[in-house]
Amino acid sequence: MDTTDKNKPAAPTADLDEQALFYHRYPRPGKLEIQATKPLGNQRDLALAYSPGVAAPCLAIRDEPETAADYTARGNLVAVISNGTAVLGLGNIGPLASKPVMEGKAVLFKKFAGIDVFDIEIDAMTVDSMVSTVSALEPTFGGINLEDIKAPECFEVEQQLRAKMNIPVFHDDQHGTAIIVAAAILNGLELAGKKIEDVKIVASGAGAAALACLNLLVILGARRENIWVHDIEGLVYVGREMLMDQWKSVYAQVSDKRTLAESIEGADVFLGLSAAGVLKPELLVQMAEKPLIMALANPTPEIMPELARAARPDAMICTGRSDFPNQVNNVLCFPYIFRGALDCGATTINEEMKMAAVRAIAALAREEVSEVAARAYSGESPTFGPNYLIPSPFDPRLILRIAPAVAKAAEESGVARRPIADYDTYLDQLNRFVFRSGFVMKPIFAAAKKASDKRVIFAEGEDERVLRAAQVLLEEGSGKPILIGRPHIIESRLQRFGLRIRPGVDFELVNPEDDPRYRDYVEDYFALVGRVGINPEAARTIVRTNNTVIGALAVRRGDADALICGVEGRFDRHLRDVGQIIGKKPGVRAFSGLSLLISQRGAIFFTDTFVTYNPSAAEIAEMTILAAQEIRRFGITPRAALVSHSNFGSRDSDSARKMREALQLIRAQAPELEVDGEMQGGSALSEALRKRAMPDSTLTGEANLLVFPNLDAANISLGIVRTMMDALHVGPILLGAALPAHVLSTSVTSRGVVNMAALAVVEAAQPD
Ligand SMILES: NC(=O)C1=CN([C@@H]2O[C@H](COP(=O)(O)OP(=O)(O)OC[C@H]3O[C@@H](n4cnc5c(N)ncnc54)[C@H](OP(=O)(O)O)[C@@H]3O)[C@@H](O)[C@H]2O)C=CC1
Ligand SMILES: CC(=O)C(=O)O
Ligand SMILES: [Mg+2]
Repeated sequence: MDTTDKNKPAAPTADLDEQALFYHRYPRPGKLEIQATKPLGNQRDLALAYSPGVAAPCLAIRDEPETAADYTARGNLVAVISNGTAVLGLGNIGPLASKPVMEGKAVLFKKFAGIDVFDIEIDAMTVDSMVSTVSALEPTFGGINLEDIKAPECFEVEQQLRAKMNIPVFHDDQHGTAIIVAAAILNGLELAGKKIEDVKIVASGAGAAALACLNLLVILGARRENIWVHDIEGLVYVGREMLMDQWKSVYAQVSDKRTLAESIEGADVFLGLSAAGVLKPELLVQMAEKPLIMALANPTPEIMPELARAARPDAMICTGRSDFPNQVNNVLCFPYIFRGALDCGATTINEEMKMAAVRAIAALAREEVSEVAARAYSGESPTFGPNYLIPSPFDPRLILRIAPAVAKAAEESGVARRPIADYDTYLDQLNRFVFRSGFVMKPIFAAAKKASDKRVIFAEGEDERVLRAAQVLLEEGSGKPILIGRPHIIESRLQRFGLRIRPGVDFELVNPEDDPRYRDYVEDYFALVGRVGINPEAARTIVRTNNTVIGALAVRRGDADALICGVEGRFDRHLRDVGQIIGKKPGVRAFSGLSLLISQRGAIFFTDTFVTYNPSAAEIAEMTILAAQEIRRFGITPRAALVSHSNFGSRDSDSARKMREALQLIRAQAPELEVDGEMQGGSALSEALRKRAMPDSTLTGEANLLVFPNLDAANISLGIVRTMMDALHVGPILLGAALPAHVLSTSVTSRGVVNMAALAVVEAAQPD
């Protein structure tokens, strides 16, 4: 049933609480739904999915329980379970009120690591009732993530479940938090030039999160005598009787101090996992030099960053929130720890796996920031330092580093039932999850690596996306970038974005204001355009100021092997320059643009999406054949549909006739190509629909190349499908140029630039 609210009011604009209520309520209540992964379209499907077919996997699992991972979703299914007794910092608000948080954790598991989750809120308040309820769920799940259960009960619950259950049981507030806190503290102390063995740590909170963090810090070298723990009663000290338990007492100090105000003097680290506003600014002056302030209570920290900064300008400050730098939150960890654990069939999440995660996160913060992470920081590119102790939760490299490290640690410590057979393949899979372009682009990158001496010249060498792409190309060995741009701008931007590559050392730089080849380039340019209205003086100015002209001349003269331009400026102007200087392949009538869309549903190519407004039948035939040649570079056999409003002669309009004529030309010129038309979009993608209209169609299966009758149809379809399918666009791939050259669109991402540069390298190495 569609529960979408049809009377949706306008979204509130100012107040965060109001916006959050609106977000949760519209367009339908909550944040989750369940989707079937198999078709259930006919009687046969019904017989397979349900009775009688379903008996077969049931009996297979009865005979061999391990096969549940093969026949059900269990291997990728985690339960997020809470009884609502310590929900964020909101306290004991009960299981029903905890549901939005648990749904939220489920969304994070799915989005960040592709893990399916049932959120389960249980009305079970004692240790025994929790343990018996949760342990009874073992047949359903591949792992259990306990959430927001208060201390000290959470310790008992987790301990007993770990002993009883044969799947990973992980209390996120304890261990997820401890892992990310440990990584941030290791990095913060390194920046402060301090050793963990020597530092004084003052903790506010003696609950699930705080005690687990302290336990892990002790394993990493912190000394118990240097740790001062406080809860609602004040300092945890030897002899205290109120609100004590065996887990807290481990940190009891022999002292007559009683409050945070008394014990904070000389502290190097404040670890807040308690409640809002507990740390008063005036206390900060007593802390040691370069203190690390971790105010991690959610949603409101122990001290707001601006107050802490005003009191201690030398402090490094972390919170659990996404609206400040240094978000220390277990979301950086739990999706990926479970990803690694599930993928190797781990029976538990042990200390070795947690340590592997700590090391992976800490090391990642010292690498350059990826483009996606930079976007998560509002467009800035922080480098490892006081405001960037740990990566952003949106950094796509988290899964690539943490999951394999955890799986390896599981294998080495003997708890992996299905060790990863090949880590390169595993990384490829994770990469595919992160960059959906990974799979389709794989043959291109493999071929580009074999042609790493090919030089790609980038017209917009000063652009951040190009600089990042150049670094990736060099790191992956997928080609040699040449950047056109002003040296001082490029140098300062490389530094600002924390990129390692250096001009002159790692890549060639062409300074348009001062290049020794300038005269030769002007001469060549004038020879090409002197008779199309450009006089010698204009030619001189253009060769100084138009980087696409410089890049295209470089390719023409053999100073570079391929050109990438169009990241900035108008498509048609870049194309004009490419046309005038590089020109078309002999025999080609017109340039055309091919676009690859990659979505969860697969890959599909569209042409002509960018160049010719109303191509003739001959031009359509030509672009289809050129597109098919290009598609073969991806290791894909092209299956082309000439699409139209008309289905196999059902209309007799000009454009339908044009597509029919194009089909005859293609059949004559490229008889090996699988193609048919003219047909409607539905027939192109559904063999069943097509066969109904044309039983002996020469196209089989689903078309992977859609050829459109004009630019309007192609470009509009591209935009709609791309947006509706949340698809990744690779392209436009310029077809018909005499030498490799591509004019990108201004919305391209840095990953998109990398994709197109790799393709250009392959075209340079294997001209057809
Ligand atoms: N950033 C992150 O990733 C995470 C943040 N957190 C945050 O940490 C906090 C605690 O969570 P969790 O450990 O799961 O909850 P618990 O209920 O297990 O522990 C809360 C602890 O805080 C203490 N406390 C409460 N109020 C005060 C106060 N005013 N002064 C001093 N101590 C106080 C409690 O003391 P007593 O027992 O005596 O009442 C208890 O020791 C929450 O705000 C939560 O949002 C938790 C997990 C992850
Ligand atoms: C982040 C989290 O798990 C908490 O605040 O409880
Ligand atoms: Mg929590």
